[in-house]
This record gives sequence, structure tokens and C-alpha cells, in this order.
Amino acid sequence: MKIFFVGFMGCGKTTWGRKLANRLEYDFVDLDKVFEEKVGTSITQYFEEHGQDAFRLLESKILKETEYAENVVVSTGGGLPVFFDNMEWMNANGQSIYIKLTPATLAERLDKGKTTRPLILGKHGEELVAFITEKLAERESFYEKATHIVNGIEMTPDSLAELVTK
Ligand SMILES: Nc1ncnc2c1ncn2[C@@H]1O[C@H](COP(=O)(O)OP(=O)(O)O)[C@@H](O)[C@H]1O
Ligand SMILES: O=C(O)C1=C[C@@H](OP(=O)(O)O)[C@@H](O)[C@H](O)C1
Ligand SMILES: [Mg+2]
Repeated sequence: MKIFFVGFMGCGKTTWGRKLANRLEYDFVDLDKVFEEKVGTSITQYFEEHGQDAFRLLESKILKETEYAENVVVSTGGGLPVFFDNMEWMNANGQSIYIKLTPATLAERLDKGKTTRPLILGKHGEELVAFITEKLAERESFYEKATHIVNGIEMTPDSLAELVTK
């Protein structure tokens, strides 16, 4: 079974992807990391040199062409579900889980973490909350196509495992 985590930057796709993979004894793949290994630079640097359109094209190609193990948990980047037929492709090839959180919680997490995310570089406090609120409103209808929608505060490795294996 392939399980894809989707949702806004900072919702916990990478963190929970790894946890669920450990819990299920599945492989774990973080597509942002695969991207960086493939191009040999950071995503931020790739955005600066090639722009977002080039990033989105290669991101989609990597989603579809990576050779996944039979049983795998995949963490995607926050923008991936919005472009091309990526969301449909994930649902046709496995199950997807949208980790849902409010803009305030996302902003709090993203403000604390070191920023390696080009879209929020230099944004803090109120400006960051406003950016997330607007971007999440644009993106949420794509995230909501996920097979499962979970509350990002309440989930546990066991509750996620039950969701995808029942
Ligand atoms: N309950 C939680 N679950 C996951 N991440 C959390 C939690 N509480 C705080 N955090 C922080 O939020 C951030 C989530 O980042 P990450 O897993 O990289 O998200 P994503 O891959 O969705 O961008 C990390 O900095 C992590 O330390
Ligand atoms: O939301 C986005 O458009 C992006 C999210 C990032 O992944 P995370 O959601 O893991 O931070 C990464 O793919 C890139 O910086 C673009
Ligand atoms: Mg991530």
C-alpha cells in the first residue's frame, strides 16, 4: 500500500510520515528530499535559479516516476496537490491523508522552525499568518480531495495506522 501525506507547509507531513512508516514497518520517502538529491541543491536555491514553474514540473515528474517500495509512506511538498493531476494520481495509486491545521497553528510552527521554505522566506508574525490564511484558502479544495482528513493536533501513530489499514 502507498500512503501519501498532503497539507500545508508545517502541518507535519515529514514528521508524521516518518512516524507512520515506523509504526507500519513501511519504507519512508520524503519527496522534497528526493527532489534536492536529484538536483543537487536546496529547494530554495532551485526556486531562485529556475523559478516556481520549473520546480512544479519536476516535482510532479518525481512524484510519478520515483520507484516506490510496495509498502511505502510518502511525504509530499505543501504545493504538490495543487498542480497538474497530482492529487488524482496519488488517489489512483494509493491512499492520501490531509493533515489539517489552522493558519494560526501553522504560523506558530513555521515561525519557530528554521526557514528552508522559499515561499515564506522573511515572513513572520502577522504577515506570516495573513499569507498562510490566503494561501490555504486557495489550496484547501485540493487538499480536501484526500482519501482521509485528519486533525493535525489529535492524531497518533496508532490512529493513523488504523485509518489506513482498516
Ligand atoms: N505535534 C506535532 N507534529 C508535527 N510537527 C510538530 C508538532 N508540534 C510541533 N511541530 C513542529 O512543526 C514542524 C512540522 O514540520 P514538518 O514535519 O517538516 O512539516 P511539513 O513536512 O508538513 O512541512 C516541525 O518544526 C515540528 O517540530
Ligand atoms: O507549500 C509549498 O508550495 C512548498 C512546500 C515545501 O514542502 P513542505 O510542505 O514539506 O514544507 C516545498 O515543497 C517547497 O518549499 C514548496
Ligand atoms: Mg516536509
